[in-house]
Amino acid sequence: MSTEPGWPEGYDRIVLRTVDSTNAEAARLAPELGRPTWIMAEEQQAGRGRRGTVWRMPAGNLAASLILRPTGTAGWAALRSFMAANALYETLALYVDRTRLGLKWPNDVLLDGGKVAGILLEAAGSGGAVDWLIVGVGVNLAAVPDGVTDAAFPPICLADAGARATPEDFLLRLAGFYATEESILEQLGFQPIREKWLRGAARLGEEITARTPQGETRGRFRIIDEAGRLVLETPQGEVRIAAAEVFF
Ligand SMILES: O=C(O)CCCC[C@@H]1SC[C@@H]2NC(=O)N[C@@H]21
Repeated sequence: MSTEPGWPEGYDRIVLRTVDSTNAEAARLAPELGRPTWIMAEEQQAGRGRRGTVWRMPAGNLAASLILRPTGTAGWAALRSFMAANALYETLALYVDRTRLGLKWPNDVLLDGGKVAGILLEAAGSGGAVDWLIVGVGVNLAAVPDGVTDAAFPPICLADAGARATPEDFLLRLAGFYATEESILEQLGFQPIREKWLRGAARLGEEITARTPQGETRGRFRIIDEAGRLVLETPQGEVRIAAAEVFF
């Protein structure tokens, strides 16, 4: 049990020197854990990104995964990506002015228009129920990873934006903000979380493009709905999108 001042009550923490992927380690440990647990590693050798990509982590960046046993449906569990994004936004706002931050649907955090943090949700369960959920977060704190060629949202790190944070300090604050999001979901549901996410959203009300394997949809980013879907106003009418890559 972690007793560090500021660490949220009811959450445990494991700090590893090195690991393949904190998400993979979280999946291995999940069956044994009785409480929500953050797993952080100083070095991650085979970090996983969304859509099967590799997540590179130079020394001094944060790699951490939270293991949860959420109640409810898989769709309800998946709302944690917005909660993690909100918690990342609040944590980053302790270091840089929040006007420099933006949330990109569904779960990237931008700083000065570049990607500073990513979220990878992985779950296991059967019959529509979720046994455990892993919320993996990677934050470029100290350095920009090599070899990332995302021209639309090039990686950026907090240090290059003029702010310093150690992974330990950042996680302490992130875990606190995340625990607050869980309390809000439990007591008030998704609505306040959605409103908060929308306050930080990049390009709300503007034209954006959502790319899926079926093609591209361009429209005005109106809102995210009660299930976290992206709502675009297009010349053909309103379109709700459950999964896509977004471009500005
Ligand atoms: O592609 C993305 O944007 C998501 C990146 C998520 C990376 C983090 S680092 C900690 C955790 N462990 C992993 O293997 N991936 C996530």
